[in-house]
Amino acid sequence: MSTPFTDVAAEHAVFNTKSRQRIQQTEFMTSAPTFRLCPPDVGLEVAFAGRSNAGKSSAINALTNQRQLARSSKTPGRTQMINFFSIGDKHRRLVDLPGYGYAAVPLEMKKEWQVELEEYLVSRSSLAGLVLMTDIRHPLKFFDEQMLFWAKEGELPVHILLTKADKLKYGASKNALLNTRKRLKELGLKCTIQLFSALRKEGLDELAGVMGNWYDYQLNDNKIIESSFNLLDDDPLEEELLEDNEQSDSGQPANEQSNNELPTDK
Ligand SMILES: Nc1nc2c(ncn2[C@@H]2O[C@H](COP(=O)(O)OP(=O)(O)OP(=O)(O)O)[C@@H](O)[C@H]2O)c(=O)[nH]1
Ligand SMILES: [Mg+2]
Repeated sequence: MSTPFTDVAAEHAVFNTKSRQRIQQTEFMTSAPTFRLCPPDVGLEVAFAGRSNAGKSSAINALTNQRQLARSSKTPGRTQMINFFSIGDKHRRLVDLPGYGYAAVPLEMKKEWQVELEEYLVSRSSLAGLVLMTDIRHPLKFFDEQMLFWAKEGELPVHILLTKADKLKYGASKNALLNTRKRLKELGLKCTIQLFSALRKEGLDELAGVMGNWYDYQLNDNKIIESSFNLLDDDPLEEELLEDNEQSDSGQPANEQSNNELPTDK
């Protein structure tokens, strides 16, 4: 008997679109001034991080197809609180982290925030992945790289968005993508990376697909979450993808000695 032909690219596209539709159900949940006051460490969350003005809030608005869900602003440092959003139900969350590298924030506050951020990335059990946003015109600044090493220490998968891709011509944006990949290789970091433009709404399905996989991967790892949160519906494609995930290994980077020095971002 012949094996039925499966179009993997088409399956991925369907999965990505479905993930995006689900993410469009995102609602604001709560704000917290520090990680100590954030919601209980249960369920799953994906954090959006990046320098001030990198385009985090705009990316969340574009992804969720809601104009004012996360407040975006021309003034850097706009997002000062940690903002939690729920996707469908409160056990699947999206987190908009305050931007780092904002010059007007006093040094002491910056240091405190960095300690908290490291603690969050390394210890938060419900954190399923980190979306790191970096402006395509000057990607991977010092503190971005520090974030990547903390994520590696916490064995956290990372997806990088080269934001504001509309600011560069096609060739230049492809070059930026290649150069950033090269830099990640030099640093020994395994991250996925894509071009992104909130303005042109480019890269949304790809991002939603990555996030969908993270949530589902963790669901696989954690049967209790799967059954108690009832996140799986009767979608054969989704179940098939979940089975695939079960069979593959984690693909996460190995632990490495952390750099405990507190950086000051440039
Ligand atoms: N051209 C262009 N501008 C963008 C894009 N995304 C965001 N911006 C602009 O960049 C500025 C900062 O965007 P935000 O989304 O507020 O950035 P943020 O990372 O949330 O900033 P903080 O909250 O300060 O950390 C705003 O003026 C946005 O309009 C994009 O895809 N293309
Ligand atoms: Mg913001």
